[in-house]
Amino acid sequence: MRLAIDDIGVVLGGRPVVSGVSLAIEPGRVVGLLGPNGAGKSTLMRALAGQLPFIGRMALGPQDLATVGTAERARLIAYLPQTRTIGWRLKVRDLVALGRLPWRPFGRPASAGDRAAIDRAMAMMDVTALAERIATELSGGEQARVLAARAVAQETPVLVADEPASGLDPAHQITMMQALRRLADEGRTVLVSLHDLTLAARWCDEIAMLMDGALAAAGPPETILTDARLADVYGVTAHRAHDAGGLILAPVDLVGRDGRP
Ligand SMILES: Nc1ncnc2c1ncn2[C@@H]1O[C@H](COP(=O)(O)OP(=O)(O)OP(=O)(O)O)[C@@H](O)[C@H]1O
Repeated sequence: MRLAIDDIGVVLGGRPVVSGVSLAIEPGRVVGLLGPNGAGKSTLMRALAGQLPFIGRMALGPQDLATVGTAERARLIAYLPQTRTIGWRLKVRDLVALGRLPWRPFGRPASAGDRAAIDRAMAMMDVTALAERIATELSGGEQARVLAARAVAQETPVLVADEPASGLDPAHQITMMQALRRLADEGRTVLVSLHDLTLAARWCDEIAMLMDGALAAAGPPETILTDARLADVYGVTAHRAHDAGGLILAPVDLVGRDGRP
């Protein structure tokens, strides 16, 4: 489903934290939400997930999200928050199974379809081997993957993931991006915030660059992640290379220290 974010504004603590952001994401696309700390990425995502009041309009296909109730929203949008807190001493499989709750009436046992979705989500996030472990006893990165599996198990048309790769080892960062890519290839709409420029450049179809709560630029990675923009938005210089998989971008210094760019 096409996600249309139109002229969105969010005020927090009396301050406009996001203002005038418009963005459209087509099904099948992975859009990377980038920008410095405090740019408003999480705020925009939380508004999208129905956790913050906003002005403007958000629509999923023909549906205005303002008119969608909590239960229906959970069947449309899965949201993976930046803060990875597991509150309950549940087994990993039982925690991932919570992702199926929007789809089944309270108290009804998991169906074969639910179990297949749970198995698939755990495999995609490489947590199958952890299924019987207590989730709160896992490492930080393992817990992050379990929470991501819960969001994937929700099988919503839209996935909103706030820094899902942070804290993951290199292999699991790639696993995570492959999973997002696969979900998009299946027709889902994916919005993912990232700080890793190479992951963003290689795995996202488009980059939306936020700065001070506003959209500074949006478009294909190659046109957005220019030296000038990285200097302007992040204040960094970056080493740039290409291979068959696309662009490789490694931040190397703060702008000015070596006289570049
Ligand atoms: N409850 C709040 N009250 C007031 N200001 C807030 C509140 N929550 C967040 N902010 C401010 O909103 C701005 C945007 O925060 P947000 O978490 O959306 O940034 P971000 O782009 O996700 O950053 P990061 O990369 O660090 O995760 C920040 O300046 C932050 O201080």
